[in-house]
Amino acid sequence: MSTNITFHPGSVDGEERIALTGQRGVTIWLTGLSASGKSTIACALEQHLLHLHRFVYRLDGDNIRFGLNKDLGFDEKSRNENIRRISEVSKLFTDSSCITITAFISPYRADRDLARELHQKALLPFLEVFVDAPLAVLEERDPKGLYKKARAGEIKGKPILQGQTLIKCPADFTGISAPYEAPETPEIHIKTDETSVEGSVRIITDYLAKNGYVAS
Ligand SMILES: Nc1ncnc2c1ncn2[C@@H]1O[C@H](COP(=O)(O)OS(=O)(=O)O)[C@@H](OP(=O)(O)O)[C@H]1O
Ligand SMILES: Nc1ncnc2c1ncn2[C@@H]1O[C@H](COP(=O)(O)OP(=O)(O)O)[C@@H](O)[C@H]1O
Repeated sequence: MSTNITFHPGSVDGEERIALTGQRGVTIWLTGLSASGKSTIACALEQHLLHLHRFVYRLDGDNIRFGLNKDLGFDEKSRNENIRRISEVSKLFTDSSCITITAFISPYRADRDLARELHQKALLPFLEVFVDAPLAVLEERDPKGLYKKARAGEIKGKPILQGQTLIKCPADFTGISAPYEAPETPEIHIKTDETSVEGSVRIITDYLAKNGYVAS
């Protein structure tokens, strides 16, 4: 929408920033169904890397929806916009040399591809991590009782109105009544029904070390 705007480059380029800050930024994009373990792994990974004195920050779907994205719901367009904003925010964090861990369901492949593309265009590393477990396991975990609510029809989608009349209010809980498009070629695929939290942190940090992002 903005016109008459001009991009203003900084006086320090990407490589010089990395040399000066002593750290290369990377976005670690966790995607998966609710209760798959995104937040748990993100917290443990953040703690592990902070204790190694790395500059790290975590962006978590639930938390961001209390602030920056409090105007968004869970219909498809809102989820698209949610992920678009977080793609931009994570790009900025990573550009600042931060190890940026995002934990969003991010159910649509096209949205995650857009996040990757934004980073690639800015020459910033982006790692997609599929946090995966069978739906039956997730429903068993159900740490927030959301699957139970969804099965009971207590989670409603965006109301569709015709004038003042409610036409329908579709349920839209991911994995039950809203889609999740699993990653086809993620950099990392973790099956959390087979891997402990510590094991997941190790898998990610090994990948970071092998690819020259951080020392293990
Ligand atoms: N309808 C519906 N569908 C999915 N999730 C729901 C819904 N309503 C509320 N919640 C809670 O919101 C968290 C997901 O937010 P995200 O921003 O990650 O979602 S998305 O990427 O835009 O799809 C999600 O967090 P996680 O369980 O950590 O994934 C839920 O706590
Ligand atoms: N191997 C595992 N990895 C991650 N979480 C696990 C694992 N095993 C059990 N859990 C539990 O599953 C739940 C995952 O919830 P959460 O991390 O909030 O997932 P998400 O952010 O994907 O919704 C937590 O209660 C966590 O303790």
